[in-house]
Amino acid sequence: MLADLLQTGTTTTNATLNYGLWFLSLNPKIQKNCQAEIDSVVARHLSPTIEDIEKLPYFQAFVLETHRLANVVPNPVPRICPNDWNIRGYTVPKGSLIISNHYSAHMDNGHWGDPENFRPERFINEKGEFVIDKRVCHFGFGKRVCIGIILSNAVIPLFLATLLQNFTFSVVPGKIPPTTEPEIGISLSPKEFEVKITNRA
Ligand code: HEM
Repeated sequence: MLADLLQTGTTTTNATLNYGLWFLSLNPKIQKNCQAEIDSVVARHLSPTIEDIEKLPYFQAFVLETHRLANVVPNPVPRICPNDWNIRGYTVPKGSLIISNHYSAHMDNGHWGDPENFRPERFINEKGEFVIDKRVCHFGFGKRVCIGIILSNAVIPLFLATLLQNFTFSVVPGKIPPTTEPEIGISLSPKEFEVKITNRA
């Protein structure tokens, strides 16, 4: 049980944090917006808290956009339908193998318009508030939804906000920017890449 938690929790969190740094280094304007927002809420000598994160709509949008485009778990474990099941006029017979497709929900052109672009603004409304779009289903849904949601929703924003408060991430001069091709495994992660880290002090 502990091994399961460690395995599922670390690979996904590690991949998401790596993708976060990857998107930041490729998108300097987005990074600047996040840093400006964090600086306006959190004093430089203090570490960000969960309460602070809730006051950072643009940064929260950046984190959700990271989850969407990272597609760390594109297709979770398949399930078997235990009974005949009727959904919106379709019958799914008992015994059918069901695989939910998070990737297609996250990359649906009809819904997002420009799914391949990294654009946190898609989760900001006209009042400047952060709005969750339930199409982003990186933790799955239903009875077998990820049990690490609360932990991840705390750790990932806190980790990235603390890094952004102190450092700026950029593509290493003279190096080819990191590829968008993921490393394929049980979950997806970016291929190994280098970033230049500059102290903001
Ligand atoms: C960015 C971070 C994470 C992502 C994207 C993620 C995603 C997912 C997804 C998609 C599922 C499958 C849901 C389904 O079958 O429909 C899942 C299940 C699971 N996750 Fe996570 N997860 C993350 C972090 C964590 C953490 C931090 C832990 C543990 C501390 C964890 C523990 C588990 C476990 C034990 C399951 C199996 C639940 C079950 O089958 O009942 N996950 N996760």
